[in-house]
Amino acid sequence: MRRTAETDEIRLLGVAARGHHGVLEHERRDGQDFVVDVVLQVDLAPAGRTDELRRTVNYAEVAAEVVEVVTGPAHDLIETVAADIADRVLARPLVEQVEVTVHKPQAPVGVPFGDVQVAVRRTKDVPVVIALGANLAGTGGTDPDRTVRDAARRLHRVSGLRGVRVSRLFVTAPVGGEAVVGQPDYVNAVAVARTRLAPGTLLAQLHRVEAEHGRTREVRWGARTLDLDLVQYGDPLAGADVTSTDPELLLPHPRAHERAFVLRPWLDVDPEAALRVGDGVARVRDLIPSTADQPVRLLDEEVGG
Ligand SMILES: Nc1ncnc2c1ncn2[C@@H]1O[C@H](COP(=O)(O)OP(=O)(O)OP(=O)(O)O)[C@@H](O)[C@H]1O
Ligand SMILES: Nc1nc2c(c(=O)[nH]1)N=C(CO)CN2
Repeated sequence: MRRTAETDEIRLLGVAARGHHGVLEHERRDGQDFVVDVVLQVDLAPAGRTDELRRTVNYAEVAAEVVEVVTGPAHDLIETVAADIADRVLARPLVEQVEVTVHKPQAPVGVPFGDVQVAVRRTKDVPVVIALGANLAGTGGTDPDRTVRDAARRLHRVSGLRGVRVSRLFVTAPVGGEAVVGQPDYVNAVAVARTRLAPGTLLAQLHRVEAEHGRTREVRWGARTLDLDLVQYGDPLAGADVTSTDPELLLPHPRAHERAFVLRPWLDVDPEAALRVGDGVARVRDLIPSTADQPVRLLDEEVGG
C-alpha cells in the first residue's frame, strides 16, 4: 500500500482575524479582516491507530499560531504573512508539507472584486543521520558487510530521503557489556541525508528496510542481521533539531555520543558533524577521544583497499 502520509491531510479553513498588513497608510492604521486556510500533510495513521492526540497535530494550536501572525507585527505583503505562517507550521515535527492561503477580502483593489488570495506551499527538508550496523549473516548467508552495503544503497531509494551520503565501512567490537559477550564483531556505517518525512515516518521506513534484510526484533542489544538507528533529526547547530523522549523514537539517539561505532563513521562522512548532548551541542570530532577504548577499524584497511 502507498504510504498514507502523502495523502493524509488536516485542513483548517477560514481562520479569521484582524490585522494591519498592507502597503497603504490606511491599511496600517485601521486594519482589516484576514482569512487563512492551512492544509497540513501529516501521516494520520498513528493517530488513527492509537486515538492519541500526541500522535497528530493539534489544529487548535495551529489556529492560535495563525491568529498570532495575523494580529502580530504588520507586513506590507500577504505573501510575507503566508510564508511566516507556513514556516512556523512546518517547524512542527509531524508536518511534512503545508499549504497556506491568506485571503484579504477587503483589499484596496480599486474595482469590485470577490476575494484576493495568495497561497504558498512549503515542504520539509531536514538533515538526518542514520547509523547502520550488522553482525549476523543475513538471509541466504549474506555477510554483514554486504548487508550494510546493500542497506546503504537501499537508502537511496527510500521515498522521502534525498542526498544520501554514506561513510566507509568500519569493523567494531560489540558494545553493550554483558548483553553482547560472545557476539561477533559488527560492521558499522553512517549515512547522512535530507528528508521531507516526519521522524516517525522515517523510522517506519528504516524498520521496513531492516525487515527486508531479514531483521527480526528479539533481544535488546542482541546480535542482528541489520540495525538502522535514527541518530539525529535536524541541525542542532541551528537549534533546529527535534528532541524526543518518546521511547519509540528517542531523539537524538541517547547513546550515540558515547559510541565509537557511530561517531567514527559519522566523522568519516561529515567532518563538521555536530550532535546534541544534553543541553549542549558537541562536534563529533571532540566526542571521539573519550571513546578511544572501543576498538574500531576501517574495513577497507583490513582487506587492503
Ligand atoms: N533514535 C532511534 N532510532 C531507532 N530506534 C529507536 C530510536 N529511539 C527509540 N527507538 C526504538 O528502539 C526500539 C528498539 O530498537 P533496537 O532493537 O534497534 O534497539 P537496539 O539497537 O538493540 O539498542 P540501541 O537503541 O541501544 O541501539 C525500536 O523499536 C525503536 O522504536
Ligand atoms: N560495535 C557495535 N556494538 C553494538 C552495536 C553496533 O552496531 N556496533 N549495536 C548495538 C545495538 O544496536 C549494540 N552494540
